This record gives sequence, structure tokens and C-alpha cells, in this order.
Amino acid sequence: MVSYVKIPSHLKPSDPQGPDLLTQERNLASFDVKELTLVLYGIKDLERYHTILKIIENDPVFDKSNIYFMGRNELFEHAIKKEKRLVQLIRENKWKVEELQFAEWFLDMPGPFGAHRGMFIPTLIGQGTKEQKEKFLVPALNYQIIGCYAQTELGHGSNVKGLETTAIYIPETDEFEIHSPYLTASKWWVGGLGKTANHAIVMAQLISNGKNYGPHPFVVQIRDMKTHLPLPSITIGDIGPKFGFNSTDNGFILFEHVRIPRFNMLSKFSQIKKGTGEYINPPNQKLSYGTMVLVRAIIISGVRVTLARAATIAIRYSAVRRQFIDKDEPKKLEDGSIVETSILDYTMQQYRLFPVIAQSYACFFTAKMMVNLYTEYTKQSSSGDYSLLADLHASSSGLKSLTTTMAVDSIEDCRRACGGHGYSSFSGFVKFYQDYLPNTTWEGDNYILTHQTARYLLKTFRQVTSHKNPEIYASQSNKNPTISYILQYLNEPNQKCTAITPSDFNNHEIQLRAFKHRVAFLIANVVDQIDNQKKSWNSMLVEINRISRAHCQYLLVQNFITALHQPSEDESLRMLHNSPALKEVMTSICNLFVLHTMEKDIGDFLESEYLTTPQARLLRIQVYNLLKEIRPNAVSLVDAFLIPDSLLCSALGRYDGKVYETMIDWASKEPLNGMTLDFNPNNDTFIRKAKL
Ligand SMILES: CC/C=C\C/C=C\C/C=C\C/C=C\C/C=C\C/C=C/C(=O)SCCNC(=O)CCNC(=O)[C@H](O)C(C)(C)COP(=O)(O)OP(=O)(O)OC[C@H]1O[C@@H](n2cnc3c(N)ncnc32)[C@H](O)[C@@H]1OP(=O)(O)O
Ligand SMILES: Cc1cc2nc3c(=O)[nH]c(=O)nc-3n(C[C@H](O)[C@H](O)[C@H](O)COP(=O)(O)OP(=O)(O)OC[C@H]3O[C@@H](n4cnc5c(N)ncnc54)[C@H](O)[C@@H]3O)c2cc1C
Repeated sequence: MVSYVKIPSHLKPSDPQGPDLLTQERNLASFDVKELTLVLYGIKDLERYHTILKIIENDPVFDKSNIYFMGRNELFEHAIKKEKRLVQLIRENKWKVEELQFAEWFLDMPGPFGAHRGMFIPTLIGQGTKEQKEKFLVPALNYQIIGCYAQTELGHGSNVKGLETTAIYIPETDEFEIHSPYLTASKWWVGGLGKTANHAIVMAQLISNGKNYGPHPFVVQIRDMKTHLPLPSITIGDIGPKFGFNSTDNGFILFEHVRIPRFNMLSKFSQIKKGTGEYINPPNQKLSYGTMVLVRAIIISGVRVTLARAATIAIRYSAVRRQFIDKDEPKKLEDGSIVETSILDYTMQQYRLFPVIAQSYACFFTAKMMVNLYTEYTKQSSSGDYSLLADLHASSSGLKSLTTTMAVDSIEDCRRACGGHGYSSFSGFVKFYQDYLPNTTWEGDNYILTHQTARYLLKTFRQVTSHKNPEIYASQSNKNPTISYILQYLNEPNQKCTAITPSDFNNHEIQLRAFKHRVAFLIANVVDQIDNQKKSWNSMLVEINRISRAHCQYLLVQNFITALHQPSEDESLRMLHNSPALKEVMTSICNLFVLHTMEKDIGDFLESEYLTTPQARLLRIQVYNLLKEIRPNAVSLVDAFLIPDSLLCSALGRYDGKVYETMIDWASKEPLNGMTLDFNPNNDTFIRKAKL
């Protein structure tokens, strides 16, 4: 890239230790960073990581040096080139999903094929019959057809049952007629639809013999395979500029009595019989919503790296950035001279940033739980057993909501912790935040999703409490955390915390009891208000959100603590257990996650009277103690995430700490600096031109 401004060469570094600050930080670590990285990735994935990163970083098509200067059209063109090159690489290197996931992560460029890979293909896999897979999945996997997932409409997104697009079965021709009767039935927001896709999975109300069977998925060809123009009776467009995600062509589509063969209704679970139009029921009514469950689980798995990325930038920058001389504890160099304090040494900065590191590690262990649960469900459902679906739906909904909300809040916290430079695109936060933000809305608005989790919790509570002998459920409590805490609460509703010193709060048993008691207390309270005081669902929505949040926080806490203590077959966990140094630092991080989470929601714990006010103060002191304990390891804990500079794309967070050099280098490349006409308010000619 061209530099438009020549930087003077006489400049001396103002901070003699500047470049070495991160090295000094790294020397403080109490553990082996490489060992922790191995725990996070596992041996195989770490090899994959390096192989894929090398390919991506060396390919000129993926060069991101201009990325912060691109407008919407350039971004979209860049994304198209990226997609095409990615497909070549997939073919050349025979990449599978595991490799592709690394490539997509490193590329960090939402593109028009994202929904093809992330939703169109998974829906065909999950809901297509063998014949349908042959017809649609095989060409989709070969990129001969490009698909999207068209569910949301202009008028309805969350309320899937309220979708207005219809698919009416026409027995005479053995076809469905796809139709958008109202403007509000226009499919909207659909990723890849605006300019790219030639096929769509359309969620439409299935109507046969005059009866509505609810939303079902249909494969519809939408553009001509040669001319790429919309097919007759189909209107398509891009929905326009957005808060972020502008490298993707989110689109809209309207259908005017479009006919498709009966074959195109995805029929693994429910079918329409030829001629009679008889409807064959699915084994579970919600199986047509299966793609949402999968993608929610994938989103949860992705949160840990999102938090890791934000923390990496903010922690490294905070170590390099110095501001003010601390009057009480001035920082002295070896030669006795006093220097300004690294902002990472300010306790307020630690209090804002270290919990983000802890959240990332917490999400790592819960992502493992989510993957295990999803795998177990897939195994069972392949033999017709869908009994895990309710659990899976409840935990994936609530965790998607809690963890993505946590992630966007933390990206913004980290950005602000970088002061003014955090507001520059060069910080690496701006595009990152904009592109990540829709995770709180898509695949279910984060507030709506908590209703689903709460429904499940209330139902379980009622089931257990209405039984004459609730202990009958005890055998399930090992596998089902909800039953476990409900039973504990019923046995001892007035349980009290036994901590008498700050360090008592490091006791994992005390921590678990606190979270179990709090969530069971909140659920019992909501059940009482709805069932006995006859409160409406709507009047309880704030409490509904609270119980989903409390439940999912408990899951995060429980998964972290279990990972530290329970013997496991899992390769990563075994490595963790075998290294006392790693176990020690991870225990501090776990304690910080748990106690900081408690402190933020202290009202719940006080209200349930598990904690007393003096204990709440002790807890806060323990949070401060943990910040001090973690401080020497802060930079190494983020280094272990191994987020490459090419992905961070950040002047502030780069591994070598050369923040200021990069800031001015990148600023010199701003195209505005290359414009021949400078803005001069006293220049009459210019003002006249501007007026014209
Ligand atoms: C090959 C792959 C390669 C690489 C992949 C790599 C990466 C991919 C990663 C990401 C993807 C990349 C890019 C795309 C990214 C994003 C694009 C975004 C797409 C979208 O947003 S698509 C649209 C998503 N829309 C939603 O999520 C809508 C939200 N609304 C709903 O889900 C439901 O309608 C809602 C809110 C749950 C309510 O539904 P409904 O009114 O029907 O239900 P009830 O409340 O009455 O409940 C009835 C009953 O059913 C149960 N239930 C509801 N939903 C489900 C479900 N999904 N599964 C199971 N069960 C469900 C509910 O609990 C009730 O049970 P009960 O009666 O209580 O027993
Ligand atoms: C970048 C992006 C990409 C997307 N890609 C796709 C795609 O590829 N395919 C696709 O089909 N969709 C896609 N979507 C759409 C997305 O899935 C929906 O926007 C999302 O599900 C939310 O639905 P909604 O817009 O109807 O929100 P609404 O339901 O209108 O929500 C608006 C507000 O009302 C509140 N609210 C609504 N109902 C209730 C209630 N019952 N109780 C309490 N509060 C309520 C919500 O909490 C929210 O605050 C995408 C969206 C975005 C932003």
C-alpha cells in the first residue's frame, strides 16, 4: 500500500523500554504458554491451525492491508474474490469442515457464501432425504449451486409460526405454489441472497387440502443458472447498507405464485403424499427448526475466540501504554529513573479486562459441553430417539443468548479500555464489533431465546415439585443439572453461605452451591407468581430473562469447575490435569470468572439470602485479590489464545507491541492524505467548489 505522508526520520522512541515491555511481561509468566495453547487447541487442531494460517497469510487475494479504507462495494467485491479463492483452495487441498473453519476464522470476512456453508448445506444434511441430498446437497458441496436460508420476513422474524409466505400443495400437478401474499411476507435479511445465491431454502407455511401444517423448508431455485437473472415471478434485491456485515449481500425476495415440484419440500421428517396431499407427521413437531439449534450451538462454540480476540488487543495494548506516574508506587527503571505507569497496572483497568480473559476460558469449557451434547443428540436421533431435543434446545437457546451478549459487551468494554485509540478502526475493534454484533439478534433475538430456556426450567421445576416423592428424580440429577439444583433447593431452601474470610470464596463447593441456590430460588419465585398469584407471562418477562441467565451462568460455572476437577478422557483436559502450573493459573481464572459473575449480579444472591451483606463485601475483596494474583500472567494468558496478528488486524494488539509505529504507518496510508485538494477554510476557490 502507498504511504501518502512521509514520516520524519529523526524521531527517537520516547519510551526506552517500549519495544521490550511485552517481553518483560512474558517473562513473568508462571506457566508454559505453549502448553496452555496446546490445551486450548489439541495437537491435531494446532497442526491444522499452522498449516491453514500459512496458506491464508501467503495468498495475495486475502491481503487485508487495505481493509479499513474500503467502502461497501469494494468490501463486497473483496468478499466475492475471497469466496472464489477459498473454493479453489478447498478443492486443491481437499479441505474438510475442520480446515474450512480455521480458514474462515483467519479470513474474518463475512461473505456471500457464509449462509451457503453455514445454513443451506446443514439444512440439506439435516432435513433432506437421500434422494434430495443427491439432487441438491452434492452440487451444493461442489459449489455448482449456491444457496441461502430464507426464513425471516419483513413482518416476522422471531415469531416463526407467524410467517406469511405460503406453500400450497397442488395435487393436479403434484407441485407446491410458493407465494408472498403481503408486502410483509417478503423474505428479508437473507445472507447471500441479494446478489449471489441461485437457490434458497424457503421456510413457508405448508398448506394441503386447506389445512395449515405450519412452517416447513422448501428448496426453491431463484435465479437462472446461465444468466443469473431472477426467475419469472420472483423479485430479488439487496436490502441496503447495515450497521456492519457490509461485505455480505443480505437480500429480500418476493414470490408470485411460483411453482416447484413436490420433491422440493425437505422431507426427512414430514412429507406430503402424492395426489392425496395427506400430511405425514414428523416424529417431533419442531424438527423443521433443526438448523437453528445447530447454528446456535456453533455460535456458542465461537464465543470463546471472540472474547479471546478482544482481550488480546486490550491486554497487550494496556501493557504497552503508559500514562501518569503513580505517586504511591512510582515505576523505577534499573538506572533509577522514574517512568510512567503501564495502564495494565491500574486496578480499575484490571477489573475491566481480566474478567474478559476469564470469560473466554469459561466459554472454552462450555463449548466443549455443547459439542458433546450436540454429538450425543445426533447419535440418539439417528436411531429415532429425540428425547434430548428439549434439553438441547433449552441450553443452546439460553447459552447463545448469555454468551453472545457477554461477548458484545466485552468487545465494547475492551475497546473503551483502549481510550481514544480504541475508537480508531486501526484498533481492530471497529469492524470486528460491527460484524459480530448481529450474533445477539440472528438465530433468535437474545431476549426471545431466554423465554425458551425459562419455559423448560419452569416445566422441570413443576414436574419435580408436583411429584409426591421428588427424590425419585435423584437418579437423573447426575446428567441433568436442573434437576440436581432443584432437588438440593427443595431439601434445603434456607441454605446459607459458610464463607467467613475472602479466600473462603475460592472454595468451589461454596461457589457451586451459591449458583444452584440462586437459580432454584429464582425459578421457585417465578413459578409461585405465575401459578399461585396468577401473574401473566408478559408481566414476568424480566424475571423470565433473569432465570435463563442465572441457569446459563450456572452451566458456565459448573463446566469450568468440573473441567478442573473431574478425571476425563478428553485430551485437553488430561494435559491440563497433568500440569500443576497450568492447573494453578486456570484455578485462579476460574475463581475470577465465578466471583466476578457473582459480584455483578450480587442482588440475586442477597435476595435469596444465601449471602449476607458482610459476605458480599468479603467476596468483593476476594475479586481484588484475584486480580493481583492474575496480573503477572495477564499477557501470557492472552498469548496462549494464539490469535495471529493477521486476524487481529490491530495496531494496538500486535504481538511485538509496536503500537505507535503501526498507528502512524497505517495513518500515512489513509487515501484522504493522498487527495490533491487539501481542505483549507480560507481557500475561496475550494469553498466555491463546495457550494456548487
Ligand atoms: C458444512 C458447514 C461448514 C461450516 C460451517 C461453519 C460455520 C457456520 C456458522 C455460522 C453460520 C454462518 C453464517 C450464517 C449466520 C447467520 C445467518 C443468520 C441466519 C438467521 O438468522 S436464520 C433465522 C433464524 N430465526 C430464528 O432463530 C427465529 C427465532 N424464533 C424461534 O426460534 C421460534 O419461533 C421460537 C422463538 C422458539 C418460538 O417458536 P414457537 O412459537 O413455534 O414455539 P413455542 O414457544 O410455542 O414453543 C413450542 C414448543 O417447541 C419447542 N421449540 C421451539 N423451538 C424449538 C427448536 N428449535 N427445537 C426444539 N424445540 C423447539 C419449545 O421449547 C416448546 O416446547 P414445549 O411446548 O415447551 O415443550
Ligand atoms: C446481519 C443479519 C443477518 C441475518 N441473516 C438471516 C438469514 O440469512 N436468514 C434469515 O432467515 N434471517 C436472517 N436474519 C434475521 C434474524 O434471524 C432476525 O432478525 C432475528 O431472528 C430477530 O427477529 P426480528 O427481526 O423479527 O425481531 P423482532 O421479533 O421484531 O424483535 C424486536 C424486539 O422485540 C422484542 N420482542 C419480540 N417479540 C417479543 C415477545 N414475544 N416478548 C418480548 N419481547 C419481544 C425482541 O426482544 C426485540 O427486542 C439476519 C439478521 C441479521 C441482523
